[in-house]
Amino acid sequence: KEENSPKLWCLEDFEIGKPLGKGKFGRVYLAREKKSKYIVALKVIFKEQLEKYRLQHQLRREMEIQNTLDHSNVLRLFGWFHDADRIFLILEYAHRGELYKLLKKYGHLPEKQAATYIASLTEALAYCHQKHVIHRDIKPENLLLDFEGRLKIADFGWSVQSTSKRRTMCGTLDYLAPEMVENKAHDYAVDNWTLGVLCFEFLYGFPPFEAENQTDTFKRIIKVDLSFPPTPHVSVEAKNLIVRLLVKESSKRLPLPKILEHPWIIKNADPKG
Ligand SMILES: COc1ccc(C(=O)Nc2ccccc2)cc1NC(=O)CCSCc1cnc2[nH]ccc2c1
Repeated sequence: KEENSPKLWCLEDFEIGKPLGKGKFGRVYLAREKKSKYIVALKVIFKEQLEKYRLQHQLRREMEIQNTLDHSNVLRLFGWFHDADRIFLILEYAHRGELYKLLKKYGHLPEKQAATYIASLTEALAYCHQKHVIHRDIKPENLLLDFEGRLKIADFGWSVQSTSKRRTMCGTLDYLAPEMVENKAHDYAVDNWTLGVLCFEFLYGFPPFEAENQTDTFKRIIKVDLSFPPTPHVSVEAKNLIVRLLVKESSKRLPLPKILEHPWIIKNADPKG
């Protein structure tokens, strides 16, 4: 075979391990490629599920997007293959699992840790934006940690090639920017808003517009009803960064490069990511 042709994988190339989680379209398993002994995550997607939700094109477009992304803070898609009724995605395995679980366990993160994750996220998003990819669905569940504790943006289930497409509302509104919950045209700046939400949640342990139900969350987001609980462990600089990201007017949100120059990031983020 020619050297640079992507290898055609098949299920027999892998030993399947424990389930890592289940998504809407199937499950994710720990797996090991037999020859190289390389550990991966194998995501199984049932074709009939895909057809039922008419997401074949979305998945295909996503595979194209994923193929062009190569950044240390973006979870890699190494390849994919299919059999009669399933599609298999060969994904990078993040050994330390979901950032979400770490947050639940510790309640909130120390400023240095939070700043390091925000800096990594900002770099990953700047990279995706220059590739014309808006993630739009960054929330702690979609953030994973590799064996060195480095952050990986993991789920691209809803990424689009920068067309402001309606997205079916699923799960929590907490991370959505006003223009998205108002269903207006949105652009890259939605990810800047989400960074502000995540920074708040890393430092306080809950998202800024949390409410009893979706309607109240919706109202709080639209109003940008932001208030900081009185606590000694969050610096003024951190609050300053959050306030400059959670801005209703999307063009006035702190741009990604400016986030990396913010005093709180400069002072607290670990450059090794
Ligand atoms: C680049 O990533 C992805 C790319 C594409 C898709 C996807 O499903 N696309 C889709 C599906 C159907 C219709 C349309 C689009 C999903 C992901 N990512 C994940 O599913 C997150 C877990 S990545 C696995 C993984 C790794 N490491 C871990 N450590 C602990 C748990 C764990 C879990």
